[in-house]
Amino acid sequence: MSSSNPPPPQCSSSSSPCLLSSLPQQSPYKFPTHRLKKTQTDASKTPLVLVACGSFSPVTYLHLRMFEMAVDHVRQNTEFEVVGGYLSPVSDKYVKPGLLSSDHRVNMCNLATEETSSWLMVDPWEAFQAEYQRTAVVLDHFNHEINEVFGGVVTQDGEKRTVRIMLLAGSDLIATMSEPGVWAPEDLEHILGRYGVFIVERAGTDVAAATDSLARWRHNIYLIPQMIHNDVSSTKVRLFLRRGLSVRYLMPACVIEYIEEHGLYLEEHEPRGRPPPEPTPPNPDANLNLNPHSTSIPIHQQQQQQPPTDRSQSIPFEESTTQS
Ligand SMILES: Nc1ncnc2c1ncn2[C@@H]1O[C@H](COP(=O)(O)OP(=O)(O)OP(=O)(O)O)[C@@H](O)[C@H]1O
Ligand SMILES: NC(=O)c1ccc[n+]([C@@H]2O[C@H](COP(=O)(O)O)[C@@H](O)[C@H]2O)c1
Repeated sequence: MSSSNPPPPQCSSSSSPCLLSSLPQQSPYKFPTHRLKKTQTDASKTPLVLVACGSFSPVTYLHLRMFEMAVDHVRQNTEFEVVGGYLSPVSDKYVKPGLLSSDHRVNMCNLATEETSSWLMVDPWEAFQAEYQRTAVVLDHFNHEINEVFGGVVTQDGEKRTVRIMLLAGSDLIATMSEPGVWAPEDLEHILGRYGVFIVERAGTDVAAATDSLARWRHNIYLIPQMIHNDVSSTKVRLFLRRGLSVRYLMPACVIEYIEEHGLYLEEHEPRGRPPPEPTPPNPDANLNLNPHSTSIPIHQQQQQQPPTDRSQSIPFEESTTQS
């Protein structure tokens, strides 16, 4: 593994101390487990770790909110118990406009999680790989670290349990799973068949359309409605920063201070590295319409299957709050 030495996170705020001393060290690499629950609270449930893969350039409150939405959804609608949550920033080899160096992205994610959360962690493994790592490989890495190295979790009676690893993603990312050439068919089988995904609804993406071609993995797909619609994105934050506009309350203050201190995002960045996945042959099933209104797609969220055209009306607040 290639692991560069990131500059230590800097945060000069006197009003909001940034817990710099408690930030996990990034080099040499050690899988972070300091907030991973070792003992399950409810033995009748399946222990679950949520993993969000992304650019996080920069990390915003919406990235962090995804996890909170997921935990609520898991508690109210599933038989899982969340025992940990990880952000996994993509490596510098991923070609995407505005992708800042992994050093800075990992530092910002660490500041955000350590400052604002009691359970989220940042795993820098993917970020510091010399080559781009596909999401299927990243999930395997988490499974290895949590179940083989860490040893899974135990119940209060001392019984050892294997932790289920699942991807946490916005519906825009899941929509790309139906685009030819973006995801290898065997990777989709691995990610959705073996692991599974929690999908957070995102404005601008038709969730039903995004999951149509994924119906065969419906038992492993959970849809999470956004009850308070909020479309903060890293792209918009970068645009605001370039224009000298305030980004306060869109992301943790500590991350804003880090950006200001390092003079980040003042210019538009060209994509770095090379394209992420090698183009793969289109998934032969990707464009099959497997009955868009099937009752078989996520049993857990069937009422979210047919969003009206107007996204702001797609999940009436009252209906959403009574979903469980
Ligand atoms: N507002 C949001 N609602 C739901 N999901 C989101 C939101 N913002 C980000 N995500 C999800 O977070 C994950 C990481 O996303 P990423 O780092 O690419 O952020 P982004 O804001 O989409 O970035 P960019 O604007 O640079 O494309 C993805 O699964 C993405 O779908
Ligand atoms: N084939 C793949 O494994 C594949 C394809 C597209 C995106 N991704 C991942 O999705 C995440 C978010 O990507 P975007 O920022 O491009 O939406 C990244 O972590 C990226 O690695 C993986």
